[in-house]
Amino acid sequence: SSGSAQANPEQHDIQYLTPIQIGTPPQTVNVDFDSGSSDLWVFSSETPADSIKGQAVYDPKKSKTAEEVKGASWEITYGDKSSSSGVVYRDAVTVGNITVKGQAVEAATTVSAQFTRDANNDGLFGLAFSALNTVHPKQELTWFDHAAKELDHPVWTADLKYHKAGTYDFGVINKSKYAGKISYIDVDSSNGFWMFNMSGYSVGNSTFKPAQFQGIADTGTTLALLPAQVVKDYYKAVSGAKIDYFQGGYVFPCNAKLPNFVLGVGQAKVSIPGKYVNYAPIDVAGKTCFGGIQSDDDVGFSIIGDVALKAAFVVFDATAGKPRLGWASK
Ligand SMILES: CC[C@H](C)[C@H](NC(=O)[C@H](C)NC(=O)[C@@H](CCSC)NC[C@@H](N)Cc1ccccc1)C(=O)O
Repeated sequence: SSGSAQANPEQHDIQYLTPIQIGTPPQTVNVDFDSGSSDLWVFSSETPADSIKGQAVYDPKKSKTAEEVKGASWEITYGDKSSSSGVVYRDAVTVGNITVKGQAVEAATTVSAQFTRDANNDGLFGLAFSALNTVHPKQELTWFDHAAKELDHPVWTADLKYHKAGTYDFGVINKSKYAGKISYIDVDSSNGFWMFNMSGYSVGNSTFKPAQFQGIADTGTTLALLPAQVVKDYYKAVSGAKIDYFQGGYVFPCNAKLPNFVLGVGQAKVSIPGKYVNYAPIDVAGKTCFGGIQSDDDVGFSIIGDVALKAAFVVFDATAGKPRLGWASK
């Protein structure tokens, strides 16, 4: 089997939300497909009312196929210090036309303020490796790991787009969505992420600079967080760019000419158009803008988020024992 689902951008492409169906009869929620975590959690009928500001909730009591996973709980913290926790149900979860029965659906009983404020985001849909799943005492598998057994190929692809809807496909590599060849690079999944090595970068028309650094492909992170030196090189080419410590990163005049940025990934070159690096205005006047490329602030590795991913067609290939990432232009 194979299937496809929409990736709908929120304002400034801060995140992409995908409608999925949970339960019988189906309850539709819009969730953030996140290759940087491995929990499928949703706002629920068990989330305190004062923590809900417009989100759609999953109510297991209204699902004939929901079963509580007795004694199970979860709690998760993210790099931006946001967090959530709760209890666990098993239920049918459909993405595109692919249904997994008995998927662990993590119902939130607490969500941090960042999630409450994010009215359109009804939860997260983890697509990193199941080793990162936080359910205890018995860890659960991601939806993809359940679905992979039925998929024609154990792969999913991300075709995110600049300020418009893209798609996530499962079990199929759709040739109409990319141009040229897909270039694959090995993934080190030992810490649960889609982690890979970069080979260098170039800014604008400058010559390619070899540089070895690791990063994770994270569809749930908005920006491209790269080594401080690389970022410094980029903004040296942007007149008026400076670090705004209050905003927590590089800002520049919104009318600045932004050079393209090329990331070397194995044999591939991911070319990020300069306009993708103009993330959003920080002021209502729209004079000063916040950069879409920022420092990875000694996280210990880079986080290749949506600003970079939307410039490519990306294959998340979970072939047993040999996970890989495929990169193609589009
Ligand atoms: C501080 C917590 C660290 C980062 C670590 N947590 C993680 O690595 C979790 C699984 N992943 C994440 O925090 C990040 C990857 C960080 S690499 C250090 N990806 C998921 C994130 N973008 C999801 C999200 C989406 C929308 C709003 C907020 C958050 C841990 O639990 O130890």
